[in-house]
Amino acid sequence: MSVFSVRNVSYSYGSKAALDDVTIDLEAGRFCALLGPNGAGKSTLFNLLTHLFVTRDGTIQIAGHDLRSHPRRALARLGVVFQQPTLDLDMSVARNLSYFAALQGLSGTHARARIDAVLDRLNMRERSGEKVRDLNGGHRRRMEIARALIHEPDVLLLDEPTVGLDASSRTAITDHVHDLAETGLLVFWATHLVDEIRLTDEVVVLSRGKVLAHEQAKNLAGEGSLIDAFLRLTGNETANGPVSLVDPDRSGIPERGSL
Ligand SMILES: Nc1ncnc2c1ncn2[C@@H]1O[C@H](COP(=O)(O)OP(=O)(O)OP(=O)(O)O)[C@@H](O)[C@H]1O
Repeated sequence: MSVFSVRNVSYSYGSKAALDDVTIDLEAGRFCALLGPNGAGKSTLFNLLTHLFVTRDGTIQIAGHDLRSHPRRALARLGVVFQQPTLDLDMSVARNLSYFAALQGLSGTHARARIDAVLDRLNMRERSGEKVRDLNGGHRRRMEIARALIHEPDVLLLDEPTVGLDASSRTAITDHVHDLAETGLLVFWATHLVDEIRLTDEVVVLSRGKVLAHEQAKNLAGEGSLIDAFLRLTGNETANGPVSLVDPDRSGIPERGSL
């Protein structure tokens, strides 16, 4: 059964269509990359999923809860890592997490147990007393992920979570989040960087507001590379930034430099 279901969703900014009849169903324990060039509609979709935007065209369900009719129940099953930082730089790691735990209705022993659990999961336990300001970019991102997991969601959304990170931090974050999917969480990861995707991941290719493909990366790549498949599908639209820079044995994608 789908833990995440987007059915026939459309959204327009005035006369400008940003999403056109988008349907995506995803099951628990998967890592699904939402891959699209700039302007594809990724942010619009995330704004709808997090209920910042509302549409009457189509339905969205999170863990079986309809987002329009039962937003609190649906959003309680969702963890979100936004592109923009959401942490208080002058508070410690632990204080930031306590604050977000309280916002989620957790307190006392339960909150402390959840904070320890999420810090352990992200290998951040020994940094719990440090101010966020003193953490490097990669550790701040891990903290954002820990924060999003505090209430044990079923679905973790990440909006281009590696923007601005160096190569080794990017690899560490993508590895951590792939590990999370193996524990039963559904991960939905928006990116325009093909090298963040493994051949065993699911991929949704979004372009100009439409879903052009939804299948396992291995099938999408076929005999060639994922980049070529992506460019073919999107009509040679270019994705920004470096692609395919990780170990080709891990991603199965040949090194191509920047598009
Ligand atoms: N506030 C707005 N008013 C009008 N058009 C908008 C607005 N926000 C986005 N759009 C348009 O909607 C389409 C989808 O934009 P969106 O930001 O969702 O894409 P994206 O895939 O997130 O791109 P990026 O990776 O550049 O953030 C684009 O054509 C964009 O120009």
